[in-house]
Amino acid sequence: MNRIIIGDRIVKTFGEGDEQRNVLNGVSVEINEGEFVSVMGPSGSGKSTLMYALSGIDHVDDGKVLFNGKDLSTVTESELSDLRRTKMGFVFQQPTMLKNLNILDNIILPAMRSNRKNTAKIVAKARTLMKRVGIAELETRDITQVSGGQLQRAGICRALMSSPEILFGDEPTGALNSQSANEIMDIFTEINAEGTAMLLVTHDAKVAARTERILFMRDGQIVNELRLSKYDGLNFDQRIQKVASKMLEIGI
Ligand SMILES: Nc1ncnc2c1ncn2[C@@H]1O[C@H](COP(=O)(O)OP(=O)(O)OP(=O)(O)O)[C@@H](O)[C@H]1O
Repeated sequence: MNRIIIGDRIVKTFGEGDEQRNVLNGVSVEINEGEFVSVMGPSGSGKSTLMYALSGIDHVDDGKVLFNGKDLSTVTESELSDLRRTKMGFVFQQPTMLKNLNILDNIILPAMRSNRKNTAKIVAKARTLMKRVGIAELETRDITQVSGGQLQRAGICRALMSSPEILFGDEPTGALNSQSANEIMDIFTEINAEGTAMLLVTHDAKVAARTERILFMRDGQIVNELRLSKYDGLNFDQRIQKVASKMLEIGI
């Protein structure tokens, strides 16, 4: 199976002098094409920092990150931003959208910035995605006139406009009620089933239980990993139980 991302002994340090500390302590991790992976761990254990390092948002201080075989430390800023724009999608806890644009315009904005000539195609793609995630009727709404779950769906559409190879989610369901969170996870599961790899940072065992590999972090290291194959025949409650017992076992 092809690796999309290889993180090799990544070290990330913040602060200076006496205040300096390693937030990532030589983390090695591989993400395969089409894999559905989550990262769990206590607050401050380095989950988001790892996600930013693997996606090239942040530079690493030691070790390296390869994306499709390319060492991210050797590419220029503009190549890096092209890579992020075309191969990666990002969904955050609260989607950042522009207040003066409606939902559709917010979704198409990044695609329009890089390809103004294809407006009709871009709008058609956005509409297909909006229909798919259940917000087709909201395209002319202001971003303040939709619910948190609907706004997150719009954020997902925006992230999928470039048909990324991997979607990164930093607590993508963290601000949602459990029903909306479930619906967003249904959408992620479908997108993943169609081949997009997924790396989600989460505190929620129910979210992690939907993924197929869970990385557990503590103090800037991956201290354990749990595989939940769909072929194990476990039902959802049993999957959650497995995640919860693992958390208990490693004390996080
Ligand atoms: N830009 C930064 N400058 C200084 N310290 C930082 C910076 N970003 C993160 N940190 C510190 O690095 C540590 C790990 O942060 P990170 O956000 O990766 O943790 P996390 O596991 O995602 O936590 P949470 O679950 O609370 O979001 C924390 O102690 C945080 O304060």
